[in-house]
Amino acid sequence: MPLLKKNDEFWMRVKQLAQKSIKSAAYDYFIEPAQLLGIDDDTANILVESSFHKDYWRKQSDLIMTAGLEIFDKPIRFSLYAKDDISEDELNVLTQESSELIQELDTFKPPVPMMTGLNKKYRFGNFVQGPGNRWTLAAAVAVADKPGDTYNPLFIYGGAGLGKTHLMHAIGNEILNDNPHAKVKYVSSENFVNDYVNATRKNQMESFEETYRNLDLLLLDDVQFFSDKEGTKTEFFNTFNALYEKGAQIVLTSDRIPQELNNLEERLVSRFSWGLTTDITAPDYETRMAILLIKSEASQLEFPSDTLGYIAGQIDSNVRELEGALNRVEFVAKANNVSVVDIETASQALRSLKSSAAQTMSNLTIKRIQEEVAKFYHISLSDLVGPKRPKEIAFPRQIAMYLVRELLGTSLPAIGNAFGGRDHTTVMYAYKQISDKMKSDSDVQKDIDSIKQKFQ
Ligand SMILES: Nc1ncnc2c1ncn2[C@@H]1O[C@H](COP(=O)(O)OP(=O)(O)OP(=O)(O)O)[C@@H](O)[C@H]1O
Repeated sequence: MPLLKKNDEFWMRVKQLAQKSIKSAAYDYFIEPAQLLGIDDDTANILVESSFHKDYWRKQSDLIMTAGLEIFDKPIRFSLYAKDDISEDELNVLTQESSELIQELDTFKPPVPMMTGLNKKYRFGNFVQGPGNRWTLAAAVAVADKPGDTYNPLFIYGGAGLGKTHLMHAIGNEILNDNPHAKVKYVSSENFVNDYVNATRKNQMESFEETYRNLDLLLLDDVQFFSDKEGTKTEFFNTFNALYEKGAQIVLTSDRIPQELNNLEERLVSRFSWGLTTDITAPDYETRMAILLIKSEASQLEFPSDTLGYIAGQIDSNVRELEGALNRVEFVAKANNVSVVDIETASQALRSLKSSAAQTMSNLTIKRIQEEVAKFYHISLSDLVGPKRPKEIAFPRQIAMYLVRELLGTSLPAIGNAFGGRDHTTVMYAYKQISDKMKSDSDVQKDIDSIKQKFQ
């Protein structure tokens, strides 16, 4: 059997073994999204979602060993690479090495997969239903079942961290599951705009249109951040019409109802209401408990239900924050060598989170944050709050806005005022940009940590 097929067989076997031995929530979260980059010198190179996933995978050597012995008749070692700490160059080298290996050993070439932008970990199966999301979940499942038919477009709105993006990806994953040839693309509004701007700059509008107008499913996230430049708005309008007319499914998300999207033209906004507009609200206590139960199953620690109940009682409005609280508790428990996490440990972990925030808050002002950020990036305070927009200034400005929001909890309009009278949507955009970058770019995380240290 050619080696490529054996690699596939090996990877399938790893997953089969995992499915038997690991609970389904942990399987969906840790195992399913991982990718085998290739097998080089008896070592399987595996790409996982984050360093956190790496910790989990490290304990799965039995799976790799058993599958290696079964398929290759020899033990296979493994190296783990996390998406959040591997550079694009390293990934290219690893992928290239694997593809060189493939070319050497096998003439079969897999089709180049379309860049769907989907994250496989977001599925309907690991989305917890509750009163705040029941109807939206039902609509999303209906759309995935009959794309382009039932609700088109589907417009999902709601507050931060409530699962809008999760459901979007789940629709895409489900449709691809049913039809692997479906042309699916998930894109943030910002990236849609970037793609368009790059295409016009490089004279590649044909290929841009080819990509976007031939889709079967377009998932466009955070339309409130859509640029209000005429060219991009018109392009979006035309893309929307082209897709709608050919019966392709469109799903959009936003933090507000379509009628409040002042950045978009009315003719486009009115099209959004041709389909279904549906909201997600904050999860109730039972839903938060169920979410914590699923997420904690992926941990090696034991979380009794009264501990989960305690955490669910502390964070009530944002699932992302709920996950963050659970991670924090897990971190503190591990640091204290605790294996069964009791309420005392959880409250210690969350108390220190709150008290350090309170401590910081009592000494800190917006001005102080602005000064430290300006100093850190070697720019002047007046540039930081002024109108200039080059990247060397705009990026520190976004960092400063993020820190003010994060550390002082100042309202968006008040932050806008403190940064030269900017609109609250600019602040919201900056906050989102930096939160996203922190997940994907460890340099941004390091910058933030270094600046925060100045306040301690
Ligand atoms: N009902 C749920 N069940 C399981 N996980 C959930 C649920 N709701 C949210 N989450 C998780 O919470 C995190 C944040 O969700 P998501 O990114 O989808 O939020 P969002 O509404 O798109 O937020 P934003 O508007 O800030 O982008 C994700 O890890 C997601 O998996």
